Amino acid sequence: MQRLLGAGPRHWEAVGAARRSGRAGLRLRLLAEAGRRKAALLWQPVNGGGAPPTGSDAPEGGSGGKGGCALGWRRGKHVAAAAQAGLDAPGLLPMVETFCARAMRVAEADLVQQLRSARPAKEKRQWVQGILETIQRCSHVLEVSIPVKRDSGHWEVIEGWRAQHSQHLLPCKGGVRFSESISIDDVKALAALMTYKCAVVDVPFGGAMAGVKIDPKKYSEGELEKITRQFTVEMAKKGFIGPGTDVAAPDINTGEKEMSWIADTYSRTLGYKDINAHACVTGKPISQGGIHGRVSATGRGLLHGIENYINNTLYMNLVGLSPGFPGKTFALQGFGNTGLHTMRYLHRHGACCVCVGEVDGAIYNSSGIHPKELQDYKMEHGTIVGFPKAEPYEGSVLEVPCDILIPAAIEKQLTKENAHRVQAKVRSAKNALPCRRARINGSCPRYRGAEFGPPYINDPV
Ligand SMILES: NC(=O)C1=CN([C@@H]2O[C@H](COP(=O)(O)OP(=O)(O)OC[C@H]3O[C@@H](n4cnc5c(N)ncnc54)[C@H](O)[C@@H]3O)[C@@H](O)[C@H]2O)C=CC1
Ligand SMILES: O=C(O)CCC(=O)C(=O)O
Repeated sequence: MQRLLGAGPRHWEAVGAARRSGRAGLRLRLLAEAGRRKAALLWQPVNGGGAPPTGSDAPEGGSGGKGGCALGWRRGKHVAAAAQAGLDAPGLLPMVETFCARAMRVAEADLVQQLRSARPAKEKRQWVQGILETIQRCSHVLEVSIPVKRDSGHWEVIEGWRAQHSQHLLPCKGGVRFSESISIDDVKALAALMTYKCAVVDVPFGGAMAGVKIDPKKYSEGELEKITRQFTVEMAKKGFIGPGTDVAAPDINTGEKEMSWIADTYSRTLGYKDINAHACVTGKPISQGGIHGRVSATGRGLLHGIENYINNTLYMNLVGLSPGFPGKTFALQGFGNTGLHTMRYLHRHGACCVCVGEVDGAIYNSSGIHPKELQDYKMEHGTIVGFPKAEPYEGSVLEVPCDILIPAAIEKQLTKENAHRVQAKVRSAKNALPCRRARINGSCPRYRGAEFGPPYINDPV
């Protein structure tokens, strides 16, 4: 486990070494504090959102000043780097790092002040900076190549990763995503976000994430089982899964079935002597020790996240809406596990879903789309396209006129190119970091509504 040790009075380094509980405890508090401040930043109604302190506003002697930063972060650095590489936006990891560094920059001076220690101010600052530096990095990343014999007889080698961003509290916690577009950097970024999400709500876990680079639609169930089980064995061999160390969960393209394969594999191998072996995953079927309500928990989390704002008269006045769900319209991007259950909960509370967008098309009905009817249709046809009680919608679901927008698919959907076209007054996302570059330089001036409910607040962890 990574511990923080003082390397002499002048600086701090992150090294694997013996535990110093006082400092580990401090790191945890700082982590939580940094996370809360980051949340506070993101929670500002974006129209009134302030830019991060720069130059003379930056904490004295801290990480500010002329765009310079003790944490090695420069405002706009990643945007420039992406542009240089010919990309229209930075990747998820640089974005997460940028947001994180920005939050830390804002928090640093206060954290130094709060540090109860008789040490000289300079030393305290170095201590805080060292801890913040540590928080930014992923502690451990496992990269595996999984050879799989396809049903056709040919062999394929599949890439997979598990990142443990922080082990300041164990177990680490985070999902397993199957996606053709996932990369090691995405996995690291999502693991970091898991740490922050847990810290913000004081859930005692470190953050983790796994990605397997496949499009599951191109594999048979037998092939997927082989891949999942083999990936689990590789994680088990290296300490990247276990009830007390690292607990996996569903994410995009994974669910109860994959979790039960993982739990079963773990309990038959490394965990065979452990009565709690099945606790190496959450989100498993009830018959395997899962809990009631987990499947819909992500959607429920979103509901409660939105509730905090939609029922608040002050916030609703700010965006020109009346408080309460009844009569509100919403649009949903992504009709998977999260999208479906969010839609169900909001519908039950009296809101009306007017548009649903998926990878293969969107549908619209100004009088409302019923979640159960759409779920049944998707079960039968494997798509929402062609749903008879709605019209096909050619535009972007993110830009549909409505009161609440719910991006519940993948990251980086709201960008500086489309933010100004978003018509919803309230946006509450489940996907981690749904915004792309639009907000990377501060608030999102082009988005006219209010940005409520950062994803981690809505999480069911
Ligand atoms: N399942 C869970 O327990 C949790 C999920 N999340 C997050 O919620 C989000 C959704 O995850 P799940 O619902 O679990 O995945 P899922 O795989 O059940 O559903 C995702 C849906 O989004 C659709 N989709 C993907 N890209 C899209 C695009 N560009 N436009 C429109 N639709 C698109 C997919 O076709 C799929 O139907 C992810 O960002 C995930 O990280 C977060 C915490 C827990
Ligand atoms: O429940 C978990 O551990 C994973 C949750 C998750 O995937 C997320 O918050 O993005």
